[in-house]
Formats: sequence, structure tokens, C-alpha cells
Amino acid sequence: MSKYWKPGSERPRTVLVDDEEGGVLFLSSPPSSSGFGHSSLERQRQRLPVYKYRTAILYLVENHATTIIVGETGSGKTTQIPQYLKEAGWAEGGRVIACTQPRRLAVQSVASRVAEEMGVKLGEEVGYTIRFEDQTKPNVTKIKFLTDGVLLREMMDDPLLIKYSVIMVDEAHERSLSTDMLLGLLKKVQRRRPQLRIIISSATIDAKSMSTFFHIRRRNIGQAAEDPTPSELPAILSVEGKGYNVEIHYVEEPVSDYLQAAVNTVLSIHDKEPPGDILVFLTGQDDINAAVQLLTEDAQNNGLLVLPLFSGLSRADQDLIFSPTPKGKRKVVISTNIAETSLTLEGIVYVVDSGFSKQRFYNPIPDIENLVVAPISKASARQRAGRAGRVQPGKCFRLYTEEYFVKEMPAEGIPEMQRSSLVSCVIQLKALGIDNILGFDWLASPSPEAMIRALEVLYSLGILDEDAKLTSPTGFQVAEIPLDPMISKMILSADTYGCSEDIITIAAVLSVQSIWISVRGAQKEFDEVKLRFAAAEGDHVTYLNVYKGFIHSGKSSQWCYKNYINYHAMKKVIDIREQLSRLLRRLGIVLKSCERDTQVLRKAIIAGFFAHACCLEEFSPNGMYKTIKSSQEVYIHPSSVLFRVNPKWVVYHSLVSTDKHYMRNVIAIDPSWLIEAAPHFYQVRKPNPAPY
Ligand SMILES: Nc1ncnc2c1ncn2[C@@H]1O[C@H](COP(=O)(O)OP(=O)(O)OP(=O)(O)O)[C@@H](O)[C@H]1O
Repeated sequence: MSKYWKPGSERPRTVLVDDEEGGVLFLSSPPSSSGFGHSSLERQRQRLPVYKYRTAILYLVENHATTIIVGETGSGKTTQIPQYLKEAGWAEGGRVIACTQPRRLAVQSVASRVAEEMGVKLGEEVGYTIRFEDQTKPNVTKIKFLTDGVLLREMMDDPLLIKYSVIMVDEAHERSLSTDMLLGLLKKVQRRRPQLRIIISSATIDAKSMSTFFHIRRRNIGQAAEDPTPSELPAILSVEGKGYNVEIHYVEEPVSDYLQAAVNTVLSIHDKEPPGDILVFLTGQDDINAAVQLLTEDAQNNGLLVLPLFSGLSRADQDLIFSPTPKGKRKVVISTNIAETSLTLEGIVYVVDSGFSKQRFYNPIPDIENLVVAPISKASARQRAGRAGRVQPGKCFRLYTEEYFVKEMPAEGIPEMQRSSLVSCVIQLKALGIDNILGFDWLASPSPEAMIRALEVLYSLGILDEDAKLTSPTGFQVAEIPLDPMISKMILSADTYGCSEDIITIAAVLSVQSIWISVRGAQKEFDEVKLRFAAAEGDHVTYLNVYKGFIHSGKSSQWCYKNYINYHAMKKVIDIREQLSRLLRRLGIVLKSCERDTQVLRKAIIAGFFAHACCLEEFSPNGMYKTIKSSQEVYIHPSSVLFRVNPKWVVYHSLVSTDKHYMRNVIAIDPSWLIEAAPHFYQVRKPNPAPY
């Protein structure tokens, strides 16, 4: 007797072809609509291409440990499959169905759509978890959307992911660092827990290589006879059919300025095309703001409502993107690639694709990670086009030639694993007890240089010992904190310096995109206001001043508005700070304040960031610094309160690269503190012996 079919309802009525190679293709008759009501949402659900495959999907999931589902964008994979699984009983007996997404925005929006379709309150039967936000209820939530990073963290407490019956790894083609780690780990879990079902889904994935990867050869580990193990051969299902048609348009000649070309295309759509909102893909906050400004100059008179979309946008601004377009207006959403996958913005009919995105590239030799504007892959281009045609036919305007798309654009992007720092990845795997990281079952191997560099960084921070094992307690504690290991080390060191209360405020501010509101046309006023908070020691201490002011104002939105401070970001800071203080209490750390002893504060920051020390080049007219570690040329970012102040010695939080490498969030230091914090990393250079 199969274990999940509801009595009398949805057993497969067409016998499926289950080919022994693991390549499975079929069509089965859909279940009768009995049990479904006839509201318009239910009719919409039944119109989706994936609906025809409902029985097939359930059959495969029951009979195969892993099912790989490939289907066009908008065919209904993300929103429907978790519901089918729930309807078929996979969430009974306290079990949970998980669906992971690479991006937080997608997690939130898909969860609220599924809750709406099921007619339940978000956070109850359907919930979501992203870092620092948990909208689920134990023993109530049956379908849970979460980022792949959050699921990795959950593995630290529950290595076999016991509470989940099925884990659907959605948008697997994105090959984010967390997705790749998760896939390797899930394969391990499956060996130990054959009853766990995995679904891997995407519109553009190499199903065959994924299938080869997941073809596990299970060790014989006594299963109960009444609980037959599913086939070890992954099944592949191709969902044919798509939502609505999307007409693709290419430029005839390559464009030299994609930003201007995007703006011109929006204006031309507005001029010539029937009503419908527009989604534009640019690369980052700077070019998005520039495009918003260019379009807004015209917008007053021409009926455009222009909205930016990037990660770190406040909840209120985010809600504007999803809210219905006012009558007589045409909404233009200008976005980074965060809107590329899984999102449905209802009014969008037109997509403008610049062909570029900001991508992380890591060079392990100087240990520098850059965000670089780089061409996208065909897989991304298809995802972008797929944001049109979700609720009606659409058009996609690609700002590159068809020849370029066909002949030059790579089929897939480089996995993030192969172009980013592996520090966080190594620490997570170590915390999960995986010691031989190079021997881990990677979908694509990371570079040995990056791996060695990560081990070196973690060793220098005292997180790993000489045998590359997590140190106790520091290493284990750092692994518990869901932040970059350097920030986590800074937080833990603050305990020694007696300033953890202040440092968690700084850590919370560093975890949100920016607490300042970007001001167009009011730069002078903004600079003046910022000066009121500016601390001579640098940005981190300035943030403490802002936080104090905010608390003092009674957390007032008016106060924020007057001071060019992002109210929603500050609310997020309060929230993250609260979670960090709870976490520290759990680690047995008592919070203490150093009452603005800025020397002590900076020493705690250096304990995490000593490797980011730089010295101003003597006689440099333009404020050039060199990193101590690798003599890399860097400059203080104009957004820093130390811009043009140029103290001799500084430590930075992160680097951004445009025309130069810029340090963001900078503090002035005394070089002797570096030796105090990291004697194993720095040595005082002895003067050359005197010539005789
Ligand atoms: N918030 C929403 N509002 C209106 N319709 C929606 C919404 N979310 C989903 N839909 C409808 O459901 C369809 C399927 O969406 P779903 O995200 O499940 O597709 P998908 O196959 O996972 O696509 P993708 O690969 O692009 O994520 C959409 O094309 C749209 O018609």
C-alpha cells in the first residue's frame, strides 16, 4: 500500500513509464478536479502547465529518492509542486515540505502567493524563513520556503534534516555557493536517510549531469520491510508547455551604453506599446538610481511610475513593487538580478534585459573579492524573459544582438563556488563535521588556491587549529553566528574588551545594506547632516552615534526623515541586534558596554578585521592606500566619514571595485594595535642594520 495517496482520491490512473536508466518521461491523466473548489485562483492553478504532470510528479517522488524537474519559467514548479506534495500527504505526521530559493525576496513572495492560493495565513500552514526572519510555527507549518543558506544552518542542529519529508531545491541552475554546498550535503543525508525525497527544479538545468551526481549507491543500512526504499536512480521529468507567449526582440547593432539604451527602450515601449508594466534588468544600485533619475525627469508628465528594486530595499519600498499599479499609470521597475528567478510581478508585460549583472569574482592571491559588471548567461537571459508572460502574453527586449545571444553568450554562468571566497563555506562544512573539504562531493570543485586561502584566513582568526579543526570555543561559537566569520570574531572578541553591547550594534548596521538614504540633488544638505553624526575615529563609531540618536528620538520615523536616515533599515538594525543579543546570551556571553571608549571599540573591530589593515602612501596626492597584506592599491570610498580625512593607518570592512578598489566602512587605527591583536600575522619590521 503506497503511503501517501489519500484514500479514494489521487492514485495515478495512468501507469507511468519508468525507465531503468532513470530517464523517465510520461504523461498521466490529471486528477479529477473533485476536491478543488472553483474560485478563480484554483482555476488559475489548474491552467498551469505543471498541473498536467501532477500525478506523474507524485508518482516519481514516491518512487525515486531524487527527482529532477525541468520546466519553462512560469510553468508552476515553485508554487504548485509543494502544494501537490502536501495534498498527497507528505506533510502528515508533523513532517514538513521544504522548498529552497537562492534569494530572500523570492522566498517571501512565493510563500505569500502559496499561502494565498491555499487560503491560509502566511506564517502558519505556509511559512518562510530567511536570515533574521522566521515566519513559521512549529507543528503548524507544513510547507516552508527558505533560502538555501538557512537550510544549511539548520543542518547544524539537525544534520539529517529529520523534520523534512521532501526538500525541493528550486532554481538549482543558479549554482549559488549555498546551493552547491546543499546539494553535496543532501546527497550525504540521503545515504543515511533513504526516505528523504529530493526534488531539484529549474527551467534551465543540465538534468543529465545532475542525475549522474545524484545517482547514489546506498550502503545497506537495515530498512524496515514495510518501508521500502525508493529507487536510487534519479528520475528526470520534463514539464512541457509554458505559460503565456513571450516575444523576444534583439537590437540590430550592439549598444555602447546599456543604461541609456535601457532608458530609451522604456520610453519607446511607453510610446508605442499597449498598457502593461515594464521590468528592466540593470546591474547595481548605482546604475539603477541613474536610470530612475533619467526616467523620473520625464515621469511627472508622462504617466510613468518608476521604482528601483535591489536587495536591502526597505519593506515599504518592496511592497510598492508588488502593489497594483495606480490607474492611468505604467509602472517601471528597475532591478538587479534579484528579480530574475521565481518572482511574479503581476502587471509586468515587458522586460528590458541589459545583458549584464554584477557578479562576484574572487582572486585568492591578494584575497580580494570584487563585484564586477559582467555579461550574463543564456540561462539568466531565459529567466529574465520569463518574468514577462506570467499572467498574460509579454515581450522581452534584449539589449544585445541575436548573433551574440546564439554564438557568444555562455550557456550557463560560472558556479559561485568557483568565483568567491570560501571562508564561510569552509567554516560551515567544518561545523557539520566534514573535515576533508577537498574530498567533499562537490558538483564542481572549488579552486585549491581559494580553499587554501580560506583555511589560512580561518587559521589566522583562530577559528581553525593547526590540524584544520574548529577551535574550541572560538571556532564553534563563530560557526553558530550567521554572519561573516570576521564579524563573528569581532563580536566574540568584544566580550574580552567589555564592549559586546556596542559591537553588536555595529555588526547589525554592517548587516543591512545602508542606513543612509541616497539623496539625489541634495548632496550638500546630506553631507551637512551626516557631519552631525560623524566621529573622527570613522564609520563604525559614527553608526553608534546614529543608533543612539535613533533610540533617543523614541525610534521616530520623523527623526530619520529629517536626518536622511533610512527608517526601515534602522528598524532592521534593532531587529538584528535583538537576535544577536539572544544568540550571545545562548553562547553564555554577558553583554557589556564600554561607554564609548573608542579605543577599546576599535581594538575589538581589529580582532576580526586585522587582515584588512592599510597604510596611506606617503606623498600620495589622491589618498592612495596600500593593503599591508598584499600591497594592493585602495582608496577610501566617498561615502565614508573618513573620505578626504585620510588617516595614516586604517582598517576597512569591505572593498568595492569600480574604476578603483574602494574601502567601505573605515576606521582609523594605531598600528601597534595590529600587533597586539594578531602577533601571528604581523611583525614589526626591524630597521636595516647600519652599514659599516
Ligand atoms: N504573485 C502572483 N500573482 C499572480 N500570479 C502568480 C503569482 N505567483 C505565481 N503566479 C502565477 O503562477 C505561475 C507559476 O509561477 P511559479 O513561480 O510557480 O512558476 P515556476 O515554474 O516556478 O517559474 P520560475 O522558474 O520562473 O520560478 C506564474 O506564471 C503566474 O501565472
